[in-house]
Amino acid sequence: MSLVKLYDTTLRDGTQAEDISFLVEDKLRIAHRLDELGIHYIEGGWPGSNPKDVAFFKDIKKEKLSQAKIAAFGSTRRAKITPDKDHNLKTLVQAEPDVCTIFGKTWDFHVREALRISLEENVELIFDSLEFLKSRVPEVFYDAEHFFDGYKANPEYAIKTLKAAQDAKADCIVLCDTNGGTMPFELVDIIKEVRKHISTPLGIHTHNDSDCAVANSLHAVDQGIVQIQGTINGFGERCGNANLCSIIPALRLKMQKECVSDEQLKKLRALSRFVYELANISPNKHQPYVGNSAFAHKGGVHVSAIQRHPETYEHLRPELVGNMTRVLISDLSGRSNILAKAEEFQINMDSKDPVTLEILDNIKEMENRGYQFEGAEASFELLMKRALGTHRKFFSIIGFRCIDEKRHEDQKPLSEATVMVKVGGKIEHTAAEGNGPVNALDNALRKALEKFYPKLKEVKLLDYKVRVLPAGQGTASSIRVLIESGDKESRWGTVGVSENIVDASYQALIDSIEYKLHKSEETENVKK
Ligand SMILES: CC(=O)SCCNC(=O)CCNC(=O)[C@H](O)C(C)(C)COP(=O)(O)OP(=O)(O)OC[C@H]1O[C@@H](n2cnc3c(N)ncnc32)[C@H](O)[C@@H]1OP(=O)(O)O
Ligand SMILES: CC(=O)C(=O)O
Repeated sequence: MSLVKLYDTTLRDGTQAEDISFLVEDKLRIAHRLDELGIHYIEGGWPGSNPKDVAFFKDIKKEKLSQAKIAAFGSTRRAKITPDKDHNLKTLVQAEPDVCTIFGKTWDFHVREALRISLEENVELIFDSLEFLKSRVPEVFYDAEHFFDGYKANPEYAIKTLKAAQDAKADCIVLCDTNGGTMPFELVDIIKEVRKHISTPLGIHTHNDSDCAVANSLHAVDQGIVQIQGTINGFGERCGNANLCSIIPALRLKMQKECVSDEQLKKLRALSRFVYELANISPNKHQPYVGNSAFAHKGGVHVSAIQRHPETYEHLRPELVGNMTRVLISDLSGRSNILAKAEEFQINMDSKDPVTLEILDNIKEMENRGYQFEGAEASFELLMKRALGTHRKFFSIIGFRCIDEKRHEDQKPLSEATVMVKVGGKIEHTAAEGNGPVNALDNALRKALEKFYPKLKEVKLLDYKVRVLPAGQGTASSIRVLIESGDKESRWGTVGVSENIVDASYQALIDSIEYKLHKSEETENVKK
């Protein structure tokens, strides 16, 4: 197995993405997780850019990493000054990183239009910036910005800039598809040409503007490139960078390249989610390899086949990247989906049992009315329990009322709910306020029930989604409400559908409460 070095730039190029910003503390935590995954180089930021990045390089020195090297990023020196007078180069050295990576211009158009200097001067500043760093930092990489566009416009000049980096003894020359417009077939031909002139080890840094960043990176490896730059979840400027969450498993499992160990690869999904969490962005459920849907099977034909052999509809075993197979329930389900779900919920069910068909018919009819169980597995589990007669009724609702009132144009509306519940022989009548009718109803229901079931205090409403279903007309349309709830141990989704938004919310809230009570009872029974 040949070795490909992984260079992560989530903490630098990743933060150039719209909506993404990390605190120094976040960056340190992410650096530790990247190190645990086996990333070889972690680009921590641009110390010449802002105080936060300066602080990162100061603080990371106090941390103990097991193997990753820390890289600081910057540009070649400004024109008309010597490297030792250049603020950016000086701050790079002062950051005392293991590696410095600087970018320079390859494309004659950029030299003329962005730097506004002569082509010759650009070659000089590439050479002497790298030469300056080489004698002061253990390792120096050169990011040849816009390399592929530059090569297409003026191949001779583009190669000349790389030769300047080679002459200055850069340890790796990284070919960048900065604007992300290069096609895989162009990239392969260009790398073959570069190899005729450059003997320094090559790296690749691609952007995803044509949706080819991962493909381009993998083709580059096929052409003998030894370093891949990318980010976790593909975060990065504009459409993002090459996604390391796709590149790493492809290198390891499909191209037999040495990069991370099998054990480290199993941490991939957890790392992807950790970075989403710190970036405060909802994970992309359809993300290859690590997304919730990456190994989620919906069509009955697929579910039936994967139960016979998972490889029928899975390109690799999800456990290898820390993910898992999921079976979804919908109107595209067959008996296999229901049986797979029953097994997941540890419910005994027989494929020949008429109740299986009854549940299937019930789901299809409910989905036709607007229910959706893919994101509401707790409601589905309760539905199965009801059909099988194992559902326990912990309480009944005698009635509820919600009042929404706005007393003056300038005042916030007031919401209040009253509920009457019956638990055992006892009737409880409570009222509560909320910042809207659903919140008031949730508060009133809990207030009434927590007295009998204190475990409900642990439940938090984590997400609330409303969808107007297309079949209706205007405000008379049906509404689907999906609620995500959670406690210390888990999260669960429930659903309600009605023409009335409060009623739809009420159904989803009741399922959420019932689900929690069932789970608590099951846990208690196991302990006994
Ligand atoms: C391809 C990439 O992703 S490169 C990384 C891009 N990332 C960032 O820009 C984020 C961090 N950047 C910053 O904090 C700021 O832009 C700084 C501190 C680097 C520079 O700020 P300022 O001095 O105010 O310059 P400003 O941002 O307006 O313009 C960029 C300057 O860099 C110069 N520059 C651009 N590329 C290079 C290069 N390879 N070598 C030398 N100078 C360069 C430009 O010519 C321009 O300088 P000028 O206005 O004197 O001609
Ligand atoms: C260096 C870099 O980030 C780029 O060329 O995209």
